[in-house]
Amino acid sequence: MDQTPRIAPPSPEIAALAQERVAGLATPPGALGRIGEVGAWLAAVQGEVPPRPLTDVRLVVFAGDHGVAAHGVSAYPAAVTEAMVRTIVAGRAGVSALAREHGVAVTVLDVAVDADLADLPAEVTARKVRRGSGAIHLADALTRDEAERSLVLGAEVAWGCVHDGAQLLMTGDLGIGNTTPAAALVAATLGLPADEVTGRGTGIDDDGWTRKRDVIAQALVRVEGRTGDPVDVLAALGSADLAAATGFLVEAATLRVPVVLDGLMSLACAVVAESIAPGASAWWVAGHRSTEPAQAHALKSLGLEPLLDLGMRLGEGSGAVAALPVLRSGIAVLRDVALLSEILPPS
Ligand SMILES: Cc1cc2ncn([C@H]3O[C@H](COP(=O)(O)O)[C@@H](O)[C@H]3O)c2cc1C
Ligand SMILES: O=C(O)c1cccnc1
Repeated sequence: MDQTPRIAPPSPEIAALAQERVAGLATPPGALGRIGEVGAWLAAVQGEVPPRPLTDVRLVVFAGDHGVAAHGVSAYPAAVTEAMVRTIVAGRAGVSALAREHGVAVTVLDVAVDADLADLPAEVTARKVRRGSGAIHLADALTRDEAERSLVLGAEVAWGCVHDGAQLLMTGDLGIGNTTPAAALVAATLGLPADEVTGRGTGIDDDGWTRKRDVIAQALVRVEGRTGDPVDVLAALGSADLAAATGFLVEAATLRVPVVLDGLMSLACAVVAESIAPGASAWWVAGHRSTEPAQAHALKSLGLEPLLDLGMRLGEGSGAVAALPVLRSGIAVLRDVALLSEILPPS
């Protein structure tokens, strides 16, 4: 998957009709705020006013380990990745509870976990690209071939969801250390220094933050001059799981299916996906604002304003799932609220 032609936006005609309906509802103009806006966006992406209720929503959690985890960039050891994959499979992770509450089907995909998960169902394990991705400050995370295979894998997963009936997709992440390559991807793609993208991740202290900043800075120096090609950037500074999530986002937009983005990893993949497939971001909505500074930079560069700002920094797709009731509310108002013209006597 190299440069894709510009992705066409959702139907401008349907968007205009939907905005007209929102403006005509039995409310003061603009009184529904973002709820009215997302309702109109969902109508445009579905190509129908009013939009249909969302009954098939799917989250794919892309899991992998990261070589940088051995270099003091996370508050937790790498063994947590495998444990959390198993916890998602068991339906007991943070995102599992939210997803059950809001009717979202969750799949966790072992793209590059550094453990043998062969006892888990094949839908989790069958597509593994490698065990762990390289430590980005010392060497490329992936070969070019692995990056391309990961992109294709993510695209195939999106295609499978859509052809199985998914109306709305979400991306999530799992992998100790993954906020480091994600921040590096944002820095390289947007031309930002390490200081501005380094966050606290799972909750590192000041020394940990400095180490993480230095790892990101060293990685950026290592790949200087190679940031023009997004696939090369994924190979150099990303990981197999982040590349797969990127392929997923590109394919969803190509198939004209909307995606709710999550926190830092989701947004880092989104900025890379937008450079692979310009225009794709018109098919995405940002679920929430993470506490990670790189996520804020990525949101700004894509012109996305998150639906929620709850101080969340979990990942796993949790902030995307948490935003689903807002999206469903947008659909409900377009479907069920009377028009002002229906309730007022003709003047
Ligand atoms: C118990 C636990 C559950 C998680 N679920 C998601 N993450 C999130 O935190 C990690 C990234 O932060 P850092 O780069 O600081 O390691 C990833 O595993 C991400 O999915 C978790 C982290 C932990 C510890
Ligand atoms: O922004 C996120 O999604 C995030 C932040 C910290 C740790 N894990 C995920």
